[in-house]
Amino acid sequence: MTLVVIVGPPGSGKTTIGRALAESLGAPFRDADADIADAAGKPIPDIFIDHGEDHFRALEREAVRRAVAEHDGVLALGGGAVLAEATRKLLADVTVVHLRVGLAEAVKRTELDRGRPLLQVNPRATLRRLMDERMPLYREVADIEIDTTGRDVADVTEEIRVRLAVRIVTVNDADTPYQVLIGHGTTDRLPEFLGQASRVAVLHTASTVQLAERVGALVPDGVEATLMELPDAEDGKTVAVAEQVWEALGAEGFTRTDLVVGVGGGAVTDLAGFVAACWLRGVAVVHVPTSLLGAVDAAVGGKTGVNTAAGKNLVGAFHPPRAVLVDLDNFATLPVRDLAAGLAEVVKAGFIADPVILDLVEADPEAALDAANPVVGELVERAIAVKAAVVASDLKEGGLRAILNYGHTFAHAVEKLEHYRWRHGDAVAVGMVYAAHLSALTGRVDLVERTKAVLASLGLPTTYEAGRWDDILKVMLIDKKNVGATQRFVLLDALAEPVVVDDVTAEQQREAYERLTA
Ligand SMILES: NC(=O)c1ccc[n+]([C@@H]2O[C@H](COP(=O)([O-])OP(=O)(O)OC[C@H]3O[C@@H](n4cnc5c(N)ncnc54)[C@H](O)[C@@H]3O)[C@@H](O)[C@H]2O)c1
Ligand SMILES: O=C(O)C(=O)C[C@@H](O)[C@H](O)[C@H](O)COP(=O)(O)O
Repeated sequence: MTLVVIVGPPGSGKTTIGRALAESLGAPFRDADADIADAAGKPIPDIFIDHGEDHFRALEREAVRRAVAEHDGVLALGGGAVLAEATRKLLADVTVVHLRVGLAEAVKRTELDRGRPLLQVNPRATLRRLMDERMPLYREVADIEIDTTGRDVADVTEEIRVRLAVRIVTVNDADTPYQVLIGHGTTDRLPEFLGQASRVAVLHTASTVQLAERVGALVPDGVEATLMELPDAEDGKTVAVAEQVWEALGAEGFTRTDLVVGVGGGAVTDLAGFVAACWLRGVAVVHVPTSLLGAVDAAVGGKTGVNTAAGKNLVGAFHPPRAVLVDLDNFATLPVRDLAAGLAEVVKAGFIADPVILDLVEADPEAALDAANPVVGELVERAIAVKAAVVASDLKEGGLRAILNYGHTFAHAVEKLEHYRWRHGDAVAVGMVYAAHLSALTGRVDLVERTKAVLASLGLPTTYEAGRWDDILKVMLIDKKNVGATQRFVLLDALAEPVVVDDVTAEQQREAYERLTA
């Protein structure tokens, strides 16, 4: 257990909810106000009467300092503790939950409590003033904000538990390592990653506009958020769209310290990353992936780019994000076909590095296709861990990173031939079956049936149209992994043992295609 600090105005339920949270986490509870009263040997109203508020605040600063240093569990602070700058600084490195409450309910909850010295006279007006004054300070220190109005203790406690369960994968692939936060409600963590931005451009599509509006509302006063809607899916991944966004950034006076935020699937985060990589030769980008595929793959690792007439992702830049906020709640509206497409990249991570992923999907494919099922969180975390480990050692694809392209040589050809109307994950599924055939045909491992079975269990395609070999080969000949005229393929020597090979013959390539179409 690590320390969780609860802050909020009078009547927000800090002590009651703090106690319930501690109990549900099996952790000790501590109340800074109780510490102060114990140390002074008198109740808090008496400290106010005998010595005044300034004296109380000095005792409070010391009590909070001591509790933060000593306590391992849940700690509730008095409503005014955040007034002290020293306390706010102390809380910067601690998980802080801010409990909000509406004014009317706060008045009702506090009216019978005589232990609140500041609320003895005209409690409604006083509460309103305290709430207005302190709200920015609560927000400054909080990692999680929860509205308690009209809710019971059990309900609020459960939400805090879920939102505390954020898993963090650190990606060491840039000059500045960055974090991928995975959990429920991680979108709300955006304010931690604004840096010195005074302008934030929130790029999204029609499917993610509501979330983009929420993201825009998260920025504090003094920071201006502008929403920019992109065409959906691959239609948004073009130089023309990137240029429109650059024009808009120019019109907004977007400077080097400002921030681009990509709120959407992989197409949005690829475009947002590319726009950010080029604007003023590089401004920060934070990704809020809303598709499973975006979360486990596109948003992590720093590859950004657009499609051109020459092919898929052939123009782009390596531009690692400042942070990635994977909010599992954001998948709730994702159509199941898109969830399945994301699972194709998860399954890829299983074949190249983490076979537990395959075991989990094979054990219960329906659970994997249910965004609300906890197994999705585990699959997401495992797939991201695979990607993070690979890109940490080879950001610019000098060697090892090519393994993340397993199945993609054929997949990118399919996407181009299908004019980008296929889902990327569907193409990757077919591409993995092709790669499995090639692995078997070149005397390596034969995982063809397992590959087909696990993909089919998720409703993903495992075959492709016959009679298109010449077109496919033409596209595969300009794959990014090729070295001059030498084609390179990612194959498997064994499960979780990927290898990059450059001696696959033309006959083997064609035969794998014939088997795929059979
Ligand atoms: N940069 C990388 O390393 C990397 C890795 C993998 C994939 N990619 C790229 O990512 C793209 C594929 O990503 P994708 O599968 O997310 O496709 P996508 O971005 O096109 O999203 C798929 C569909 O889901 C919709 N959508 C997204 N989130 C939604 C939500 N929460 N609710 C409802 N609808 C939602 C989108 O509007 C779209 O119609 C491809 O362009 C691929 O090349 C990049
Ligand atoms: O991050 C990588 O590296 C990958 O290869 C991940 C792929 O799953 C992803 O589809 C990526 O967009 C492909 O990159 P590309 O360089 O082949 O366009």
